[in-house]
Parts: sequence; structure tokens; C-alpha cells
Amino acid sequence: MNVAAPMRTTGRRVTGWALKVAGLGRIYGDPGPGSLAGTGPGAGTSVSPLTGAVVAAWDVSFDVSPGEALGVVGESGSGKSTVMRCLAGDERPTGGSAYLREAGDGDLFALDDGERRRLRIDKIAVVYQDPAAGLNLGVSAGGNIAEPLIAAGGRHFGRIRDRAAELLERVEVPLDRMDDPVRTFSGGMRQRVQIAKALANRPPVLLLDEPTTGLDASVAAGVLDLLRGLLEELGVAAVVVSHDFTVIEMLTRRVLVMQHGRVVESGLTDQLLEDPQHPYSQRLVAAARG
Ligand SMILES: Nc1ncnc2c1ncn2[C@@H]1O[C@H](COP(=O)(O)OP(=O)(O)OP(=O)(O)O)[C@@H](O)[C@H]1O
Repeated sequence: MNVAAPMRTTGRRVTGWALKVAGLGRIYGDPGPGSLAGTGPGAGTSVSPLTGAVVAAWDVSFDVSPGEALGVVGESGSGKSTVMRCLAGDERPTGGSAYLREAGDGDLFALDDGERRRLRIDKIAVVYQDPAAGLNLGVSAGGNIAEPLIAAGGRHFGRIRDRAAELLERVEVPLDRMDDPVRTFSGGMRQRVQIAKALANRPPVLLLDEPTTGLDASVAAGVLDLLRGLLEELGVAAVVVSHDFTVIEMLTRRVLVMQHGRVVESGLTDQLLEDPQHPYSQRLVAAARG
């Protein structure tokens, strides 16, 4: 299937999409036709009463432009991480399609595993909640960042080291820690190294899955500040998944609210925070406002 090429405007920001997702769905268990009935927000569950399948995400559609960040917010079990895992290529969706401008007009979900892995080298980068998922903790900070650079064809030791140092400096990790194993770093520093590694090959798309959950509040605030600056500066198209509207508010321009595997509301983040329409969004916003 061909998708019309997005329009480019002058400057770093473009009006066309960098990533477009249409009708993404993921069902765990029997994906037969009966499995959708009786699931979703109206039914109050994502588990099919007929087949027992879990409709973790269904009919999720959005696009993200370069220089834009889109949030996906919802409570535990709402399906937001499933969406992220499908986009990252960590698992295969049951249905839908996705297009990456820089990868031509082919459906990402139709690629084989090897092709998906190649996209992860320099086109779609992921920052996971758990730094251990994105880093090798036994390897130095510099070595972790070198890994995607080498995978992308980097062979010159000096240039790889310079790029690693530049990235560590940008994420405010002291350069004298560059050769220390990441295992010896604090949680906040590990997350900064993970961010540096994700950005190593200047990917057009960055997926952030609960990037500050699990960090102490003051450490999380520092990492959020860093991410906000990077997203403004880099022109990357970002998708930010979080259960926390405070994170979404700080990092994103638009947001989707998910409940029981479905999108129940979407819009500009500040407007949705100001005047949420769906009762579930109202509950999430109230929780964020304390
Ligand atoms: N491998 C799996 N097998 C079966 N069900 C799964 C699997 N992974 C996720 N689920 C179910 O899919 C639904 C959505 O899970 P998902 O992890 O996407 O939610 P989430 O909103 O990201 O929550 P959390 O923040 O807790 O990860 C949940 O009901 C979950 O139990």
C-alpha cells in the first residue's frame, strides 16, 4: 500500500508526519472475530468474555511530525506499552499499519524481523523505563553508546569516542565516568546514558516508555528537563508513553488517552488538561492535579 508523501516546509519543523500509525491493534490469545465484543471502555474490560483473549490495543491511529512530541497516557493495563512495543518492533501487532517517512512508503508492520531490527539502529530509537532494558549494565557508558554507532557502520575509534563524549556531555554525564560500567551509575545517570545511546545515530523517531517512572522525584525532574530541552532542540518525532499526566504535560503537544485498549480522547495536551471531556480523562487529570 502506498501512502502520500508528507509535505515538507522550510526550517527544522515540517508539517508532514514522520511516523503515521493507522488502526494498530494487538490481541493476546485468540484473535478471532468474537474477541472484540464485550471489550473496551464501555464494557469496563479488555478481556473478551467469549474467548478470554486480551484486546490490549485496538484501532489506535495517530501521526507525529518531526519536532513534535505526542503523548499516550492511561493507567496500568490501558494498552499504552503495547502500542509502544508494537512500534518499537518488540512485538507484532495483530492488525493495522505504520509508516516511517524516512523508511519509504512500506508498512513497518509488514517487515520481517531482520528489517525491523535494522530500523532500530538509526531510524526508531527507544528509551525504556528500565535502563537495563536499553543498556548493557556491565559495559561502560562509552561502550554502550558506541554500540549503535558501530552497528550503523562506524569504524573509526576516535570518531566514535568523540561522538560518545559529545552525547554524554549533552545529557550531563561527567566525562570522567565515560569508561565506568553503567552498573556503577545512579538510576538518573543510567537513564541519561540510555537517552544518549538512543540519540547516537540521530534517529528521526524516538519512543519514550515511562522515561522517568521509578526515579526519585527530584532526579525525575532533572531527566524531564533534559528530555524537554532535547525534544525542542533535535527536531525528532517523539512518542511519550506515561501513566502520569505531569510527564505528558511537560513533554508533549498532543495526547491520546487510552482506557481498556482503546483511545477514549485525543487533542492538544494543554487543552485536554484544561478541559478533559471523557470521564476517564477527567479522572486522570484530577489525579495529576493532586
Ligand atoms: N504478553 C502478554 N500476554 C497476555 N496479556 C498481556 C501481555 N502483555 C500485556 N498484556 C495485557 O494487555 C493489556 C495491556 O497491557 P500494557 O502493558 O500495554 O498496559 P499499560 O497501559 O502499558 O500498563 P503498564 O503501565 O502496567 O505496562 C493488559 O491487560 C495486560 O495484562
